[in-house]
Amino acid sequence: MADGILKLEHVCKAYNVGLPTEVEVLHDIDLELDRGEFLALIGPSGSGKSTLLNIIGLLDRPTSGRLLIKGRDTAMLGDDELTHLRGRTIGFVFQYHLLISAFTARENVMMPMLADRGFPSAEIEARAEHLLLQVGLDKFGSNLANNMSGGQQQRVAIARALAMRPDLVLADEPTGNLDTKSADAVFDLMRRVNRESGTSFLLVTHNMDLARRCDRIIQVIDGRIASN
Ligand SMILES: Nc1ncnc2c1ncn2[C@@H]1O[C@H](COP(=O)(O)OP(=O)(O)OP(=O)(O)O)[C@@H](O)[C@H]1O
Repeated sequence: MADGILKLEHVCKAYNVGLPTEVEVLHDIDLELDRGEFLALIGPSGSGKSTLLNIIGLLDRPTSGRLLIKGRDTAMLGDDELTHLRGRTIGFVFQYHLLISAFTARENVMMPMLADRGFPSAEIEARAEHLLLQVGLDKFGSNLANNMSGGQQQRVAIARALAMRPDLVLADEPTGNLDTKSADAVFDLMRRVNRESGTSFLLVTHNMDLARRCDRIIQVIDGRIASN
């Protein structure tokens, strides 16, 4: 596992929903992701994909089992250390882009760098411009996010996700809200970034055409990995 970004061992997740016993929604998940891999995560609604993504994204902790990021057991880390590791290792793209609508594209891309005290402030704007160029939006840096198309906004969200040079991008239905042509273009962009920079991607999608274009497909059914 020399090149492993991510390793889950026997991960379970239970929610306390006010019942006498907790409800387990993820059961005994084993999963590994290598550097540079582009993985599709598919499965019916309610099967546990978002729960799994939240755990991998260090937004939630497993109830039991181990999660290793670049060989480090995350159970040993406190909340501040997890936040730091998340900021430096993982980028997020969601179905609803969650850009700040009143900010320009450039400002949105700058946000993660401004939020990280360790990032050299003199480099922030130039890096934002470089990222906008990478996603084909170099002419749109001064546009308000609000005034951009859904596909353009997702490109901005991808540029923002790449700002801190993450090892892994977690993309939860990033094309779910787009027409076929824009969805293809956003997928192609992620694929290109993956190939050019070696960033690993984990893509949650209901779109089987896109899933088939990934390196590997993992199916989650009823909180278990059905095929690997
Ligand atoms: N915070 C929570 N508290 C209690 N139960 C939850 C919570 N979050 C999710 N669940 C339950 O866990 C199960 C898995 O949900 P999850 O959102 O991970 O599925 P999903 O595969 O991402 O679904 P979708 O494709 O519809 O987004 C569902 O039964 C859901 O109701």
